[in-house]
Amino acid sequence: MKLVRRSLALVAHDLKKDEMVSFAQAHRAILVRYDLVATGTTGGRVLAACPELSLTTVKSGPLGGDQQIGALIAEGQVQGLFFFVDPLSPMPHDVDVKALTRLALVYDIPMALNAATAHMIVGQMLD
Ligand SMILES: O=C(CO)COP(=O)(O)O
Repeated sequence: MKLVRRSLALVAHDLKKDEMVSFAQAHRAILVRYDLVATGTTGGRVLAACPELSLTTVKSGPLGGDQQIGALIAEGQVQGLFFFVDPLSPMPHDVDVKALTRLALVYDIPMALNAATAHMIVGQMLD
Protein backbone atom coordinates (compact mmCIF):
# COMPACT_ATOMS: atom_id res chain seq x y z
CA MET A 1 0.00 0.00 0.00
CA LYS A 2 1.31 3.40 -0.95
CA LEU A 3 0.92 6.01 1.76
CA VAL A 4 0.47 9.47 0.33
CA ARG A 5 1.17 12.31 2.71
CA ARG A 6 -1.40 15.03 2.72
CA SER A 7 -0.45 18.45 1.50
CA LEU A 8 -1.15 21.87 2.96
CA ALA A 9 -0.64 25.31 1.43
CA LEU A 10 0.84 28.28 3.32
CA VAL A 11 0.36 31.80 1.99
CA ALA A 12 0.73 35.14 3.78
CA HIS A 13 0.56 38.73 2.67
CA ASP A 14 3.57 40.87 3.56
CA LEU A 15 2.19 42.37 6.78
CA LYS A 16 1.14 38.88 7.89
CA LYS A 17 4.37 37.04 7.20
CA ASP A 18 5.70 37.41 10.73
CA GLU A 19 2.47 35.83 11.98
CA MET A 20 2.87 32.97 9.51
CA VAL A 21 6.45 32.34 10.66
CA SER A 22 5.31 32.32 14.30
CA PHE A 23 2.47 29.95 13.38
CA ALA A 24 4.84 27.56 11.62
CA GLN A 25 7.30 27.63 14.52
CA ALA A 26 4.55 27.00 17.06
CA HIS A 27 3.20 24.00 15.11
CA ARG A 28 6.33 22.67 13.44
CA ALA A 29 5.92 19.24 15.08
CA ILE A 30 2.57 18.85 13.29
CA LEU A 31 3.46 20.57 10.05
CA VAL A 32 6.50 18.35 9.58
CA ARG A 33 4.09 15.45 8.95
CA TYR A 34 2.69 17.15 5.83
CA ASP A 35 4.00 18.10 2.43
CA LEU A 36 3.77 21.87 2.37
CA VAL A 37 3.51 24.17 -0.61
CA ALA A 38 3.83 27.93 -0.27
CA THR A 39 4.00 31.05 -2.36
CA GLY A 40 7.56 32.18 -2.97
CA THR A 41 8.25 34.78 -0.31
CA THR A 42 6.12 33.14 2.35
CA GLY A 43 7.83 29.81 1.76
CA GLY A 44 11.28 31.34 1.97
CA ARG A 45 10.49 32.94 5.31
CA VAL A 46 8.96 29.75 6.74
CA LEU A 47 11.81 27.54 5.56
CA ALA A 48 14.42 29.90 7.01
CA ALA A 49 12.71 29.59 10.39
CA CYS A 50 11.81 25.88 10.16
CA PRO A 51 14.32 24.17 7.83
CA GLU A 52 13.13 20.69 8.80
CA LEU A 53 9.78 21.18 7.03
CA SER A 54 9.06 19.51 3.70
CA LEU A 55 8.13 22.65 1.78
CA THR A 56 7.99 23.40 -1.93
CA THR A 57 7.61 26.93 -3.20
CA VAL A 58 5.72 28.16 -6.22
CA LYS A 59 5.93 31.67 -7.66
CA SER A 60 5.35 34.72 -5.53
CA GLY A 61 1.67 35.56 -5.14
CA PRO A 62 1.60 38.66 -7.36
CA LEU A 63 3.48 36.73 -10.07
CA GLY A 64 1.03 33.83 -10.26
CA GLY A 65 1.72 31.85 -7.09
CA ASP A 66 -1.82 32.18 -5.79
CA GLN A 67 -3.10 30.79 -9.08
CA GLN A 68 -0.62 27.91 -8.96
CA ILE A 69 -1.86 26.94 -5.51
CA GLY A 70 -5.44 27.29 -6.71
CA ALA A 71 -4.66 24.86 -9.51
CA LEU A 72 -3.23 22.37 -7.01
CA ILE A 73 -6.45 22.62 -5.00
CA ALA A 74 -8.52 22.04 -8.14
CA GLU A 75 -6.43 18.96 -8.93
CA GLY A 76 -6.97 17.57 -5.44
CA GLN A 77 -3.31 17.88 -4.51
CA VAL A 78 -3.76 20.32 -1.62
CA GLN A 79 -6.10 19.42 1.23
CA GLY A 80 -5.86 22.54 3.41
CA LEU A 81 -5.15 26.26 2.95
CA PHE A 82 -3.59 28.56 5.54
CA PHE A 83 -3.80 32.00 3.96
CA PHE A 84 -3.06 34.90 6.26
CA VAL A 85 -4.76 37.77 4.49
CA ASP A 86 -3.98 41.45 5.04
CA PRO A 87 -7.40 43.12 5.00
CA LEU A 88 -6.05 46.67 5.15
CA SER A 89 -3.72 46.94 2.16
CA PRO A 90 -4.67 47.19 -1.50
CA MET A 91 -3.27 44.30 -3.56
CA PRO A 92 -2.38 44.49 -7.25
CA HIS A 93 -3.32 40.82 -7.51
CA ASP A 94 -6.59 41.07 -5.61
CA VAL A 95 -8.39 39.01 -8.25
CA ASP A 96 -5.90 36.16 -7.71
CA VAL A 97 -6.47 36.32 -3.95
CA LYS A 98 -10.21 36.07 -4.51
CA ALA A 99 -9.78 33.22 -7.00
CA LEU A 100 -7.68 31.23 -4.52
CA THR A 101 -10.15 31.56 -1.67
CA ARG A 102 -12.99 30.78 -4.06
CA LEU A 103 -11.39 27.51 -5.14
CA ALA A 104 -10.87 26.49 -1.52
CA LEU A 105 -14.62 27.00 -1.09
CA VAL A 106 -15.50 25.19 -4.32
CA TYR A 107 -13.46 22.14 -3.30
CA ASP A 108 -14.53 22.42 0.34
CA ILE A 109 -11.11 22.18 1.92
CA PRO A 110 -10.34 23.61 5.36
CA MET A 111 -9.26 27.23 4.95
CA ALA A 112 -7.87 29.57 7.61
CA LEU A 113 -7.70 33.21 6.60
CA ASN A 114 -6.17 34.43 9.85
CA ALA A 115 -3.88 33.16 12.58
CA ALA A 116 -6.65 32.63 15.13
CA THR A 117 -8.47 30.21 12.84
CA ALA A 118 -5.25 28.52 11.78
CA HIS A 119 -4.37 27.72 15.40
CA MET A 120 -7.84 26.25 15.92
CA ILE A 121 -7.56 24.03 12.83
CA VAL A 122 -4.10 22.77 13.74
CA GLY A 123 -5.45 21.99 17.18
CA GLN A 124 -7.74 19.47 15.45
CA MET A 125 -4.86 17.87 13.53
CA LEU A 126 -3.27 16.12 16.48
CA ASP A 127 -4.29 12.55 15.60
O1 LIG B 1 0.88 37.61 -2.41
C1 LIG B 1 0.71 36.61 -1.76
C2 LIG B 1 -0.65 36.07 -1.57
O2 LIG B 1 -1.64 36.76 -2.27
C3 LIG B 1 1.82 35.88 -1.15
O3 LIG B 1 2.92 35.82 -2.02
P1 LIG B 1 4.38 35.77 -1.41
O4 LIG B 1 4.42 34.69 -0.40
O5 LIG B 1 5.29 35.50 -2.57
O6 LIG B 1 4.63 37.14 -0.81
